Amino acid sequence: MEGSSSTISDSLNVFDFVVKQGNGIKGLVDKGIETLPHQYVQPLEERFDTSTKTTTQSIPVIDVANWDDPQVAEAICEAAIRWGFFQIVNHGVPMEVLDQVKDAVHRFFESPVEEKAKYLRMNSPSETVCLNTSFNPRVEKVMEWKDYLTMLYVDDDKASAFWPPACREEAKEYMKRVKVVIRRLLQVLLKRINVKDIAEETEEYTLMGTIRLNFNYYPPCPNPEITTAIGRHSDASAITVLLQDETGGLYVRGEGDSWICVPPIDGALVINVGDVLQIMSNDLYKSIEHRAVGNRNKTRVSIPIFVAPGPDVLIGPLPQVLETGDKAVYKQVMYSDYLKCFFSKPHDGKAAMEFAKI
Ligand SMILES: O=C(O)CCC(=O)C(=O)O
Ligand SMILES: [Fe+2]
Repeated sequence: MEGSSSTISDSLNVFDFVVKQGNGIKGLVDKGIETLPHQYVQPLEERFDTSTKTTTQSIPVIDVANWDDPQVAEAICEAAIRWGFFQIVNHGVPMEVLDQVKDAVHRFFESPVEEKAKYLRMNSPSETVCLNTSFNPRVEKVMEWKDYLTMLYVDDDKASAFWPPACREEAKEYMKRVKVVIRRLLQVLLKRINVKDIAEETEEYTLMGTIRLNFNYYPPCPNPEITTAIGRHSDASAITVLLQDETGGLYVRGEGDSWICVPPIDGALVINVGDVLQIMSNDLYKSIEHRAVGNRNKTRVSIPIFVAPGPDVLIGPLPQVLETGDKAVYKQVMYSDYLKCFFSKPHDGKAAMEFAKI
């Protein structure tokens, strides 16, 4: 500890230290900070009291050991329609691969600052890899208690060339294994809306043209009840596959202003529908708001893979969905424009979807 916490945050320009110099929240915590800097204090209406706002409901846990079983497909589609979120077990990604990629997140973030600084936007060897903090600090009034490394997956060669050595082999292996699961999930979800085959090149680009792997690192937080680890948002993806560690902290919106805990299950993957699949299915599948709270005592890591269209894909309700005569709720928008809108504001629930509404 270097003196009292108020001295530390008063004497530091927190924004410069955390964002511009790239020390992240990890850097603040390593300095022994004990109270939350004002930059992280959420307004009253955004604070999340887990003791009063949560329900006893839970999202489905689906055993996918037999993908070809029609009941498995039915359970997946029903969960995507009703909850927008579910967990899968027996998905085929080996436990060692899951454990190793979680360890790799710690290894990267716990490596020397000079090593990590190589991946700050101004230094990164490739614009596909970037070390960041909060969500988008340059547009946020209040920052989120999170550091993250984002890695666009183009192919194995680019991953080998640009991803950080501290984590790249584990990240590549995890990506390889999860891609099989992603294809399965999309096949099942698309079949229900009469899209027969995503193996075809163009349709693969339509839904899997951008695959992004994030390493979320949430250091211990002095006052988790007045800040947020990640604010209310839905994902700008088609689907997201999330691996979380054993700490817990993820909540999904239930009815009204209630929130449902997504408990960590060893070996499970959390799957959620993103905005793109809600748009393409014309509101059949739901991209549900979610948020994460920090932990006072320990670091939490989570690893989302965002599966999304290629940047120049036009997203809108699919013709197969409108064949039934339903009226389109969304117009066609270019995916890169959707993303621009998503990243131009702080996390704000489902506000970005207004951009695509008719
Ligand atoms: O950390 C979590 O549990 C959620 C992360 C998340 O929602 C995201 O990165 O979009
Ligand atoms: Fe998310």
